[in-house]
Amino acid sequence: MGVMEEVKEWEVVELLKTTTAFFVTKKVDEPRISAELLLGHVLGKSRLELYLHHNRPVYQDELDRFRRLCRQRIEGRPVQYLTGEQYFYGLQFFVDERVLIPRPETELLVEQVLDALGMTGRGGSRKAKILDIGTGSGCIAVTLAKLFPELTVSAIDCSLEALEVARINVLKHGVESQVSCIHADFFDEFFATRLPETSYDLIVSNPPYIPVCEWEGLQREVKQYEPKIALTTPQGVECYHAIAAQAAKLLVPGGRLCFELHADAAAVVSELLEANGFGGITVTKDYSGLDRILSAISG
Ligand SMILES: C[S@@+](CC[C@H](N)C(=O)[O-])C[C@H]1O[C@@H](n2cnc3c(N)ncnc32)[C@H](O)[C@@H]1O
Repeated sequence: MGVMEEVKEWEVVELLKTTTAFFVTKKVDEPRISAELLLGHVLGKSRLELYLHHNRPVYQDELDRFRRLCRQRIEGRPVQYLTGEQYFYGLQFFVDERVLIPRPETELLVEQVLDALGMTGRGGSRKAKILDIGTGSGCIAVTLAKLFPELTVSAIDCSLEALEVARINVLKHGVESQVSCIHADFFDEFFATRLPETSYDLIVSNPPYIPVCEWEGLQREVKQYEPKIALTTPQGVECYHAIAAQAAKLLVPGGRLCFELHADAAAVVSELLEANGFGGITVTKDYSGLDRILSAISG
């Protein structure tokens, strides 16, 4: 009689436990959450549902798909690119390697915008025209439009690939009547002519701000997988210079400019904004106590 190879039958929780332990040995960041998100993606379940169905068997085809994803995770591919999703301000966004993965700090930028427009708390609704410079996945533009149906947002990016993802998110959240995705480069002297509006009430931007000298020190998964154009410039401040000059021409008097900042850039950016006629500058710290969000008022 031939020897039959015994195939192990996995259940959800023991597979998560074993995978987490394996990820730890492979130095995967956030090993438990990675295992949960990947298995949840394969089984079509949320993290909570995985635990509610902790002894559900994992069938061979599911196991094969899960293992393929785990191998890519071990190579450093961010879990969000493997599952194709990231939550931002409570909304689910589609992401892939064409765009930066939205970060939690950027939610503070959205809060700053809401605050600037007097929309914190319930029931805010004001007609305002917003320009989102460097929209990437569209996370800021779509969130603002979704929160406030009277806002219109011009979402611009110089990356055609990023704009394809932004458009997917605009459609996913049904805000196509409010958000226009536009291909434009803020270093271009004709930038303003590419926009659908001649003036804006508020400009928001999370531009690339990591100086190249810090590139080597970034996490491997950021350097290898996220778009370099979304992250870095030679000195880290070039985009602030260009956007401040464009914003000074595009904002209505008393309009607001809200930036996400490199933690060391608050003083330099404040100075250059003052030089471009902005006032009322405030800097807000992030969850780690670092300077992160800057708001200024046009003169
Ligand atoms: C840090 S990412 C921000 C993406 C998204 N707004 C977010 O917060 O997750 C910066 C974005 O700016 C875009 N960008 C870089 N240089 C640009 C330029 N010169 N003109 C327009 N967009 C630019 C990049 O393609 C990228 O999508």
